Formats: sequence, structure tokens, C-alpha cells
Amino acid sequence: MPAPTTGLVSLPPAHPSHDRNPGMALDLDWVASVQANTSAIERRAASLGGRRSVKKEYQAAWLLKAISLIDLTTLAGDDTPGRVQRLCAKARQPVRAETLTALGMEGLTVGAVCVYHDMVETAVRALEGTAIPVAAVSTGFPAGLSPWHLRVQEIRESVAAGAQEIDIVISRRHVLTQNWQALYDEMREMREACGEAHVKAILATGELGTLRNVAKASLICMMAGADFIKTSTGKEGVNATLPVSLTMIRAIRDYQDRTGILVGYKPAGGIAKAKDALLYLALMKDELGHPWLQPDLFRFGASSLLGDIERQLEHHLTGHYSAANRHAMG
Ligand SMILES: O=C[C@H](O)COP(=O)(O)O
Repeated sequence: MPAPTTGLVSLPPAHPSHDRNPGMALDLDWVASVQANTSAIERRAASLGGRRSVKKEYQAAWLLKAISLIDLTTLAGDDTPGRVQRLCAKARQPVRAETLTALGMEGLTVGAVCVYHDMVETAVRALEGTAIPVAAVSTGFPAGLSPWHLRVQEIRESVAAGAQEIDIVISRRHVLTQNWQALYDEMREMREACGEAHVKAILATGELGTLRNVAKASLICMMAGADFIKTSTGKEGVNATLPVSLTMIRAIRDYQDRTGILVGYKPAGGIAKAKDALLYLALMKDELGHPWLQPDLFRFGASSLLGDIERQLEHHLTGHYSAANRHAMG
């Protein structure tokens, strides 16, 4: 079997480090000018869902690429050190060695492991000797309604415990009351508390009411220095959707156009199927280009996506891939 190639994406992933977003002063005029053409966005999103996103012959390679972009996540009240250790073993070796060899790859890992603060030390120990970073959900995840000083302190403790990435949650009320200064100030302070750790701003878009609010919140978090903007905690009633993704991706593009700064994107919550992962990758390539197919600028926040990708890869190797994919990819 030939080594997989997308013809577009070099494998294996390089895990390049990316400059942090320095942010900028809050520009309220820019924020006020932000629009979101909801019906156009929804039309575009609807047109994406129905088509095959990646050519059949490239799908295995793109699925391997998708694995390298997963923040492999466990965020459950019953998490234990044992569960986190097993997750980290999976992060080190996300698919069976035989499968990887048959696909002409070696050394594939996920993008990061994402856990609650209490599990950071366990994950850091379990990933020793690898380049896989640990991401901590801090700042009173998922609601972000703990006392402010405790939210900031949680970031510091997660960094001290070894987290290299911090997924913060914003205060939704600042968006819902259009208090952009408060949103900017809190994001700025959280970013400072992260020190050298990269910061992903979780907008909890399912709780922000409108796509315009999503666009404005995205912009403000980027102005305040977010390295990534992330859709959801996975705990809201509605998590990552295509309309929200288009809105956030275009906010990233506008921010790059105006400032030259590249900000990453992390859809999270409910992304569990290989075909959805392929759709997201095609969307990133179309809307933002190849840099957003690397782990420094794109991640999936997902707890069960890897399992489905593994199944699709096994189908590929056993020759059932085409038929299975015709069904799975619609
Ligand atoms: O940040 C990641 C999400 O919590 C994962 O959500 P999920 O369990 O629906 O994949």
C-alpha cells in the first residue's frame, strides 16, 4: 500500500511552535463595526454538510492528520488518575502500531491531552519524554462563575503543575450585557496569569445568543491576547456548530488581515465522527489556508472522535473503507 498523502498536507505533523498572540489595545470602534450575516452564514454552513469534504483516496491521510490535531479530552466528574493515565497512553500511541506501519507512518501522536486542573500532574507525568503538551481547563470551568481571584489563581496553579496550555472560560454575562471592556479586561488578566503557557479562550457560543455576539466576543478575546479561540466547553446545550465555526474562523481572518497576527481555532463539543473531522479540515483549508492545518493553529476538542477515526482507518486497511466511507461520508 502506498504511503498516505493528501497531496496537500505534509505528514507527519511537525508540532511547530507558534509565536504567542501579543494582543492589542481594545478598539471599540472596530468592535462596534462587527456584523454577522446570519442567513448567509447559515446558507454556507448548510451547503458544507451535504458534500464529500475530502477525496476518497486522500481520506486516510487526512484522518491521520486529524488525529495529530486532537486535544484528547477527559472532563468528567468521575475522572481518576487511572483514566487519565490510560488517556495519555492513547495520546502517545493513538492507533495500533501495525495500522500506522501499514499506512506508512510513524511517530504519530495527538495534539495535546486536555484535563481538569486536578489531573494535570498525573497527565504531565504520564506524558514525560514526549512533546505532547497538557492543556488544563481552568478558571472555574465550565460555567466560569467562581470568585474572580480563584479563577485567576487556578490558572497559576495549573501552570505550576506543568500545563503548557490553558483553556479558560469567559464570563458569558459580559457578552450578553455587551460589556466589552469587562470582557477585554478579564481576558487580558487571564492571559497574563498564563505566563508562557498558551491560552485558549472558550466562548461557550451556545450561550451567547447571536452570531454577532460570537463574532464580537471572538474579536475581543483576540485583542486581549488569546492564542486560540474555542467554541465550547462541551457542557453547553449546543456546542460546536458549522455556523458558529464560520463566524469564528472569519473573525480570525479579519484579525489577521488587520493585525498580521495568526490566532488558532478549536471547535469542541460533540465532534465525534471522522466525517465531521474531515469537514472541519476542509473548511479550515478553504477559509484560512494550510497554516490552520497544523497543531499550533488548529485543534479539535474531543473525547470520542479518536475512536471513530480508528474504526475508519481499520476499515480502510481491511478493504471495507470505500463502502463504509460512502455511507459515513454521505
Ligand atoms: O473541550 C473539549 C470538550 O469538552 C469535548 O467534548 P466532547 O466530550 O463532546 O467531545
